[in-house]
Amino acid sequence: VTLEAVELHRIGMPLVRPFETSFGRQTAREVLLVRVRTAEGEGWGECVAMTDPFYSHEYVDGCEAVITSYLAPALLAARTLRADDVAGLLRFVVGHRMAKAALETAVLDAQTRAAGLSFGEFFGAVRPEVDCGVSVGISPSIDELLEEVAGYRDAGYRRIKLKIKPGWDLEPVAAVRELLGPAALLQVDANTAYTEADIDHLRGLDPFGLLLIEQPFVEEDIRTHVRLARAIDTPVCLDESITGVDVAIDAIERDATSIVNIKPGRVGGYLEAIRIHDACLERDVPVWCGGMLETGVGRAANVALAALPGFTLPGDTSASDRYFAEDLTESFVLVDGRLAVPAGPGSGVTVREELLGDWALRTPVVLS
Ligand SMILES: CSCC[C@@H](NC(=O)CCC(=O)O)C(=O)O
Ligand SMILES: [Mg+2]
Repeated sequence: VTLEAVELHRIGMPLVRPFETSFGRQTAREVLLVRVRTAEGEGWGECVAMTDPFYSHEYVDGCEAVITSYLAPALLAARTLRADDVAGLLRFVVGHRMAKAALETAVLDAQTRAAGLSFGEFFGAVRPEVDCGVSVGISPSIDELLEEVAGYRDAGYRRIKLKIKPGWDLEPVAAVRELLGPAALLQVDANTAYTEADIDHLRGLDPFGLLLIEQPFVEEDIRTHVRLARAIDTPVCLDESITGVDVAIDAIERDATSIVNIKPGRVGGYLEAIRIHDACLERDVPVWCGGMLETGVGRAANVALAALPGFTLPGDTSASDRYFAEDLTESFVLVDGRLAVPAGPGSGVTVREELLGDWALRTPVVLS
């Protein structure tokens, strides 16, 4: 495509209920969206960074700064480019994968729309819909947790994921396992809240037949995940640690992870996400698509990615109404615990421009 301008939009969307993790509690989602205007048409990319640098070192203001000062100028200088040129053009900036992913995705959206190709076709989707799981936050009480989980079970979600942290782990897991019965797919996510001293305690999860325990230790600590994997029966799954395909292969070969959570924004974009998928498929390592409370823009791309053959576990690709009363695009509605892969060109969804205005937290930044 031939780039003419890069627009940055900042919107705020209230959450239908608070979402609490081991690193904090949020009641709204602040979103940085990138629109590229090209000679061939426009494309959108959603930056998955959160308002605060608590899940990752990246955060919304930081992403906007690095896109404005370094990344967008580099792409505008290149002018004519394809999505698979973006990583190379941006390599002079170290890190900032979420910011880079938003730009690469916007270029990919414009490119595939112009080619009349859907993301599913471009990525190599092998199924028309994907099995969906749901992420459940830390609750004020076990009763409130069970009420929320029962609602998702009744909605048809095919897998429940519980956020855990020291002091909120064995008891909620036991209660939810009791509620759902022994056959239900159930997993936990610690978001790096534990340390090596907790390994014996985490063995207490083994009786509950969990699919996996996600990222109990900090991003850089592969060694302790290896020690945990040897000490417990529950499979270990990495999220924050997996920043690219080389790290994924290293973690797999060192037995730090036997299942991988792929989040396109965390790894620098959908092209790297596909490389991780391919590397995991070669090594018989199941993958699933993680979530970052995306609007329909990011959700559409995630659902297309989750339709690749190696995505054999339900992902955090929930319906729009899991987080939002109204979505920025067409709504994603759960049918029999599944979401349909959008079939239209590009991401296959359309940003509702009137909502961009209504929900704007800033006037858009236009770089050209
Ligand atoms: C604010 S929590 C964002 C990161 C978290 N994401 C989820 O729990 C799923 C969120 C979603 O359903 O999009 C994770 O560590 O996997
Ligand atoms: Mg996680």
